[in-house]
Amino acid sequence: MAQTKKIPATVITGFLGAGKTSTIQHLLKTAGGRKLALIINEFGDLGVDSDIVKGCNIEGCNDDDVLELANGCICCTVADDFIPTIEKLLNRETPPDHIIIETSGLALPKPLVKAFNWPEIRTRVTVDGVITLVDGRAVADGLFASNPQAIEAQRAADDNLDHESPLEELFEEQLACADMVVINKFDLLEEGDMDKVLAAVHKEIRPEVKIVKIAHGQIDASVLLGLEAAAEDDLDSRHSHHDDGHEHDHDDFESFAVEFGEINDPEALIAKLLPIVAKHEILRMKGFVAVAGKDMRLVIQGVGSRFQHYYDQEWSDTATRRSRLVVIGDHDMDEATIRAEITA
Ligand SMILES: Nc1nc2c(ncn2[C@@H]2O[C@H](COP(=O)(O)OP(=O)(O)OP(=O)(O)O)[C@@H](O)[C@H]2O)c(=O)[nH]1
Repeated sequence: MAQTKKIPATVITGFLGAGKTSTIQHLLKTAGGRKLALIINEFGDLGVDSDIVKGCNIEGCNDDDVLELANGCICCTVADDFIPTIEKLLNRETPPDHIIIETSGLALPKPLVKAFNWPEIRTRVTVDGVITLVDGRAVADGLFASNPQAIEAQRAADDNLDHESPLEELFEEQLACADMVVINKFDLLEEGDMDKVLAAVHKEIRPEVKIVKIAHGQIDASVLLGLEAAAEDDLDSRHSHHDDGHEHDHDDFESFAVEFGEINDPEALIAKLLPIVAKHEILRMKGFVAVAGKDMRLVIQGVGSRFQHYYDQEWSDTATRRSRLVVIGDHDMDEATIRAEITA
C-alpha cells in the first residue's frame, strides 16, 4: 500500500529571549504559499508569544493556525498536551503543509523529538529539523559559561556533571539536539564576540551541523524548512544528560505575572524595571501594557537588561485592556518584593 507523505514539523528551540518568536514571524512572511500551523509553548500560563504572533496580520496566518500549549513545558507534558494537539492538526479537513513548534526557552528538545515516535503520530508526521536559536549577545557575555572554579571543585569531588548550572545544561542540550544552529542578535555583537560565540557553540553541536548568523530573526523559510532530517530516527546521535531517564527539573526556574493599571510614560516604566531586573537577576520580562490616552497596547520585551517596547495593535476590547507583565527567573526570586517594586 502506498504510504502518504508525512507532514514535516520543524522544532524551534533556544533559550529565553533568543529570538524564537521573531524568527517565526519572519518565517510566516516568507512561507511562500505554504500553509503553516504553529504550536507555541511558553513557560507558565503566559500566552504572550502566541498573542504577538496572532497580532502579526500576515496574510495566510489565521488565528486558528496558532495553537498554544500553556500547561507547562512541552518536554514534560508530551502525552497530555502535545500528542493530542498535533493529532488535532493532522485530523483537520485541510491539514497544514508544515508544522512549526516553538518550544519554551526552558525546554529540552530531545523528549519532544522522541514523541514523534509515538505510534499515534509516527506514520503521519516527521521532524524536518531542530533549529536551535542562540542569543549571540548572551553567549558572548558568558551567561551559559561554566564557572571554572566551581567545575574544578566538582570534578575533584566526583565526575558527575549533573551539578552543572541549569542555564549551562539547557544551552548544551538545546545545541546537542540541533540540525541547524542560528546565531541571532548579530547586531549586538562587537569585534571578537563572534569568535567566542562560535567556540562555545562548536563545543556542543554535532560536527555536521551548519551554523547561520542573523539579526532580528531574519532568516527565510527556504533556509529553515525542508531539511528532511527525520530527527526522530536519529535520536542516538543527539546527546542528552537525561538519556538515563533522569527527570528534567523545571523547579530551577519560576514565572509569575504582575498586573497593574494604566501607565503614563513608557520610558519611565522601563527606567523603573531596569534596576529591578538587575537587582533580582531576572532572566526575562514580557507582556502588554495599557498606556493612558493610547488605543494600542504597548508590548514590553526584556531579555536580561535589554528592554524594547513598541505598540503592536489595538486592544481587542476594554475587558482585556490591562497591564500584565510576566517575570521569569531563578526559582528563589523574591516574588513579593519584585511585585511590590513593579507596582510601586
Ligand atoms: N537587538 C536585537 N534584538 C533582538 C533580536 N532578535 C530578537 N530581539 C529582541 O529580543 C526580544 C526577545 O525576542 P523573541 O523573538 O521574543 O525571543 P523568544 O526566544 O521568542 O523569547 P521567549 O519566547 O520568551 O523565550 C525581543 O525584544 C526582540 O525584539 C536581534 O537580532 N537583535
